[in-house]
Amino acid sequence: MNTPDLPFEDLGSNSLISVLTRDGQAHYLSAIFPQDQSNELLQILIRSVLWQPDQVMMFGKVVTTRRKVAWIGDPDCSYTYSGIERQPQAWTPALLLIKAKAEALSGCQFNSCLANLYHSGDEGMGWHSDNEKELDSNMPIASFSLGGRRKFAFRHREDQETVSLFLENGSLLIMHPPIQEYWRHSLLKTKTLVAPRINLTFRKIQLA
Ligand SMILES: O=C(O)CCC(=O)C(=O)O
Ligand SMILES: [Fe+2]
Repeated sequence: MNTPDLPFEDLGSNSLISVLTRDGQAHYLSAIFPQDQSNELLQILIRSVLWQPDQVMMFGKVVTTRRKVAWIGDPDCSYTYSGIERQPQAWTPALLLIKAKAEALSGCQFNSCLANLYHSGDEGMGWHSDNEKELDSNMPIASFSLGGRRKFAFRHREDQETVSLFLENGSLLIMHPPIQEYWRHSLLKTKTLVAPRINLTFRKIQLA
């Protein structure tokens, strides 16, 4: 089995779960902050991030999502997707606190973050890989979740094997290369009543 190095920071009582057994690895860490701190971070981010609808291509048409997004990063980290170049919002103290924790737990430095706000269970994210050309493909992506617990799944590109897990309030999922080459992932919609959720995916953009 492909077992990347353990995170650098002492995990204390926090267990690390390896999600996959081949073609890249994802490590799941529950509650990297105490629950009351995670709840507070959720409220701060809902208020302080400039949330905007996303635009995705569906059947050749540009569709505006109800899910809201924000692109955050160092000033030189512009990012193009769906044909639109986006300038990053600046880091805030709350975002820097979470980034520092994700860096300590993954042993990697990130310069940008894609944030998603899912208001309810009928908002999700379809199957995709985080393999945009700007991303440094040798670096992991660290995905931090706040708020309602949601089901997340990986599906192998070749044989469609599917592995799913719940991402809980305050958890961190670290996706290690070459996972994006072999697996797609998705945030599944649910008919169960769930609280709003924020997800932050910390990334390393390759600067020209
Ligand atoms: O909300 C999630 O957990 C997934 C987000 C995601 O896959 C992404 O932003 O690329
Ligand atoms: Fe993703």
